[in-house]
Amino acid sequence: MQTRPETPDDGREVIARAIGLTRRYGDTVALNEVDFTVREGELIGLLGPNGAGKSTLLNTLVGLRKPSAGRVELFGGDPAVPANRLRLGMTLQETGVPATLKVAEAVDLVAAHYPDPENRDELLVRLGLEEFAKRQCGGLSGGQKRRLALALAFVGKPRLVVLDEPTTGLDVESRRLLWDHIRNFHSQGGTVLLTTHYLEEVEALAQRVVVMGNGEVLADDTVEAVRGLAHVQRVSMVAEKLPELPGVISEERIDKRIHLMTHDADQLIRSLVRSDVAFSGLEVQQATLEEAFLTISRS
Ligand SMILES: Nc1ncnc2c1ncn2[C@@H]1O[C@H](COP(=O)(O)OP(=O)(O)OP(=O)(O)O)[C@@H](O)[C@H]1O
Repeated sequence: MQTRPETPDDGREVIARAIGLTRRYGDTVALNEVDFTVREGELIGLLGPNGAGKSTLLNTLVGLRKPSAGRVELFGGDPAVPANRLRLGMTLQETGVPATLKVAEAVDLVAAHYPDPENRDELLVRLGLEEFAKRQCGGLSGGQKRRLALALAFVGKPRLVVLDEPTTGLDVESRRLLWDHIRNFHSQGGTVLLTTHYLEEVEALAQRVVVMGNGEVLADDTVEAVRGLAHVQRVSMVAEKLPELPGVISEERIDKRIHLMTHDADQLIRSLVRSDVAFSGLEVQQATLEEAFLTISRS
């Protein structure tokens, strides 16, 4: 697999960087010697199955977690120092805004920490929250809470926004609204690092995609190249034993069925037929994105 672990040094400022970053939780190695650089103006999508290490990478880059080994830099300094986080906006997977605070108050509270915040009312309009300005945060729906989380990430006019699954659980309309907001921020020079489980989201937004698995960077490439990697098919059949077949990424037996993962089911089936092996009940399915990345991370 092609990996290009570092963005070429094209003179753009390094906004965030992980160097040989390892993070353990007890016996679990969540990140294993990860090298990763974010340069000014990039819009990067982090993809990978559950537990791949995406959130841990984000949380360590922004100073919420400490490295077990290696180091991280944010705006050239230590992210644990609050001054280095002033130009950062972020949403976590869970946003803990006090339930009794009104939406406008929550935005004002966060805005007060920044020297030149966004205009609150304009921001609420852009995120479709204007009609909820006076509503208590605890009374927002799940989707409205995600939009508020985005408003809080952008209110300080950050140079870098770090978004952990910003649109999970949102309906199509809300998702598109958020995409527009992120694109707009990026077109004005903002830098974005986001995690997602949706290839569609990465296709809609990102230029560069970093695929993680088992705490490592598996691929770091263009959206186009990663779309090719994610095109994995499952070919399954009932058979006693199969010969070596070309293009098999992984093989698994569940009861009587053998499941083969491949990037090219047609070629695999032609080879299977030519091999003269006895099989029955042939099925071909497109793997989900999660299955595709799990397969790649295991292979
Ligand atoms: N606070 C913690 N304590 C113990 N283990 C943790 C903790 N946080 C994460 N882990 C473990 O570290 C590994 C990486 O988790 P992480 O949340 O970074 O993955 P992820 O790619 O963001 O997953 P998801 O897509 O499910 O959010 C997992 O094995 C997870 O169980």
